[in-house]
Amino acid sequence: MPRAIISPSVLASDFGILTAECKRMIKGGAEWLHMDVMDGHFVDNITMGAPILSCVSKGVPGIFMDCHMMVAEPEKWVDDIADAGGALYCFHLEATNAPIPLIDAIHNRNMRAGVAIAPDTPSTAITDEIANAADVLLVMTVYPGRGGQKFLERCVPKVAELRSRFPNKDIEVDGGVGPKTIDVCANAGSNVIVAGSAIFGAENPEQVIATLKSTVEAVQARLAN
Ligand SMILES: O=C(CO)[C@H](O)[C@H](O)COP(=O)(O)O
Ligand SMILES: [Fe+2]
Repeated sequence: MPRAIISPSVLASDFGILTAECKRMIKGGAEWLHMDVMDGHFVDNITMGAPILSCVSKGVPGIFMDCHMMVAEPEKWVDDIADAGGALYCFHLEATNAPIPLIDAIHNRNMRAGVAIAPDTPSTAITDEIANAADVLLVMTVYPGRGGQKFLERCVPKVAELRSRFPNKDIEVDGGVGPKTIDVCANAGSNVIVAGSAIFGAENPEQVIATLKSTVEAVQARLAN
């Protein structure tokens, strides 16, 4: 199984000091930073776009920006996010009729391609062809649009189904994930863990990052034996 990666969602950070918040997370053990891009169309909220991501990538050298694109026209932003320094461009399957050409366009701009599914989209919507073309599969465990929501455990079987079909793929969970909900996610086979409020809201974010990572690693070690 691919290794455990923790990706704190900056949605729960202080946007006024965003680069400092990213540096604090990297110092605390985060490998990726999860950047929630919302356009007010795909979801009824607006967060940040390429101009802000560009400042972050300049201000935080070496950062891996895991861009979760909650946008209605994901084809439209590939160049801007690539120019801004995005490392992973994760679009919603619900937002496009042509996922394979979109994955190709993302790869042509030297970014990794991710495919996200919202709670009401079955995992089987991610066909073998789509999953094999993509680098990351993202299963949302809340409805996209806001941070701080309650974890939807009914989404977890989708992680297990995807893991059984794709043993070597990065499978990311996002929404309401923290020390209380990591066990089910890890046992189902997710290895990329997004957490916003659970990390930024903690007195000791470093400890939460370590707990999330060690939980995934313990499950992986058990499965390997
Ligand atoms: O995509 C998202 C919301 O649409 C966020 O990444 C997600 O909600 C993370 O925040 P939290 O851990 O607080 O739920
Ligand atoms: Fe997200």
